[in-house]
Amino acid sequence: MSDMTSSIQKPSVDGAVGGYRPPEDQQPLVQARDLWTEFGSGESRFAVHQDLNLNVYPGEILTLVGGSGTGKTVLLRQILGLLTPSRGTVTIDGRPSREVISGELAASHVGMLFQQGALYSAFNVLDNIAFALRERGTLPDEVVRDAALVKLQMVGLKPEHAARMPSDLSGGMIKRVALARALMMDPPLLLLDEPTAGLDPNGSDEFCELLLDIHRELGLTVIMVTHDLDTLFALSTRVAVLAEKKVLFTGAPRDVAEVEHPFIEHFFQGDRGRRAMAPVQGGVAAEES
Ligand SMILES: Nc1ncnc2c1ncn2[C@@H]1O[C@H](COP(=O)(O)OP(=O)(O)OP(=O)(O)O)[C@@H](O)[C@H]1O
Repeated sequence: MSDMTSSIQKPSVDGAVGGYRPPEDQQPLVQARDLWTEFGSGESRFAVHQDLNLNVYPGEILTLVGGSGTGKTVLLRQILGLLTPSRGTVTIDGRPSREVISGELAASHVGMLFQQGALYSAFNVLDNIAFALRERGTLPDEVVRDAALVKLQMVGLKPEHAARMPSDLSGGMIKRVALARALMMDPPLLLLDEPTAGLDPNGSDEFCELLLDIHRELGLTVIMVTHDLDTLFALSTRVAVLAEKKVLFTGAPRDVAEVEHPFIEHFFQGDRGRRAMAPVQGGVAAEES
């Protein structure tokens, strides 16, 4: 067995705060190791990540937070295999993410929910959901349609919504269709970019409940980027803070919220943060035991 494999089995988690301990008996599903990301050339070259390390374990809902431009979206794109790091590796189940995603079964390894939904405007709801399975071309259309209908109902939509066009959907429905499409190939890993952006408070709460139900039902691993503290506390089992070009702290949401660091104080400890934390402090723990 290589050195790499033995170090995966005993991961070091940089910046762990509070009571968080990495599970000793599990290998990370997603791992970023010694990651450097640089853009530009010559004098305008700049680094977004420098020696960033992150382990994400099966079943977690890990939320990435950080100031604007700290490289959260870039990291999601690297996990998706859409962007190659300047140095270091990003792996899914021990294999480079680019290799995993470039295979024709990419959608069965990782699903992505983009901030605006990113539905195909020329396709109706069912055809949007069915897209990845239909593209494979291995199953009769009827089977593909039935499978897409199952996913439609899994996200709380009704069969009568199947023929609607994206332009006729509410913001909440677009998110649900996009989620169904991301789950079409039953990937074990789901990436969420600002899943509740653009929803009103009720719509946002309902979408969080749906995500929690689906996470529980399917045993998914979720990596999420959000600026919304209510969403963060409702969903996260762990939070990773990107600052100073790396993952500076990880831990349970309320432990991270108490760390003394300028970004964390600004992000968690303003009025917005105190409101969002109130249910957690009142005994409703967001962290899984
Ligand atoms: N393809 C690219 N070429 C050049 N620079 C890029 C590229 N992609 C991202 N960047 C830069 O990398 C930095 C990090 O961008 P990123 O979108 O990951 O930030 P973020 O943490 O998601 O920010 P926000 O919270 O504002 O969305 C930014 O300075 C951005 O301009």
